[in-house]
Amino acid sequence: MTDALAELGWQHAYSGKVRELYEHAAHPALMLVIASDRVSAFDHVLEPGIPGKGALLTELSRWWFEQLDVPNHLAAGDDLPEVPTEVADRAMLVRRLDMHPVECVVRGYLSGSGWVEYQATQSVCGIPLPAGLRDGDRLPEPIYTPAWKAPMGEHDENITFERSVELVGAPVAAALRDASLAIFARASSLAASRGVILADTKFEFGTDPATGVLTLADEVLTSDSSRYWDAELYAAGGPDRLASFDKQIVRNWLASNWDRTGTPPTLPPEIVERTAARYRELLARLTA
Ligand SMILES: N#Cc1c(N)ncnc1-c1cnn(Cc2cccc(F)c2)c1
Repeated sequence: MTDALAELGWQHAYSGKVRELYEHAAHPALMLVIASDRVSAFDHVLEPGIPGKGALLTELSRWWFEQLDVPNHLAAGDDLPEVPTEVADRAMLVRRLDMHPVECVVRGYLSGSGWVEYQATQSVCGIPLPAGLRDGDRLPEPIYTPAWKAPMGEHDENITFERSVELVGAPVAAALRDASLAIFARASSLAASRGVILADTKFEFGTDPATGVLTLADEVLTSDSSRYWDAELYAAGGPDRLASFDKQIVRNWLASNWDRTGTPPTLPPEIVERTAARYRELLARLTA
């Protein structure tokens, strides 16, 4: 695949856990984001990949970009560089932005790093919360809990809004917060109408150097950048109420087959196929 990319002038620029970023010397204002079939859990990239995952999450990002009435980084126009057919269904051609070093996290429910911070401080990112909340509880209203984009391989660090002002300046910090909360409101409402809870998500924004417009970047509202729960399971309150729509099958299997030391075991074919089916189901339910 990389030969086909190189033959078309694409040069590898950056690797994330499950995605790659490419540049093109003849098109400096464009970049290519390619999603792999790799899946990560417990901070490990697992083997094997999940067939179709990259294409399904790319399709979900594209669909959300269409649903959201905000400027985004998808490239459009005539003189676009060719993308190899081998990766086209899991690739996004995007405009190069001046990226802001803030992960714009919005939480409608208390979970993950928010739950960890809440237990220690009864707050998240400096936002005080009611006492007595449990893991997975819905918050009184969605909260903006930014994180500082840590270098590759390190954990992002939850920061206060005031710290984000120091990082990007007051106007941009406020614009990032307002845009993130507005998009989350729209997306969580749409997901709820499909019986899916959008518990939390992470946006990335940049400023378009050609226009100065704040622009939604990266992937958007995928199950890699968001927590999606099944609304019926959540309402039932059982042990699966916080089951990640797509990764719970993998997490449950690892919990019973790995002691969390060393590298995780290879996923058996049945787990791989059931997980692939869950990615397909999530896309089908959200985009129905
Ligand atoms: N999106 C976007 C983007 C843009 N439109 N303009 C400039 N830079 C970026 C950009 C830089 N790092 N990332 C994260 C990232 C994404 C995908 C794969 C990776 F390996 C890493 C995104």
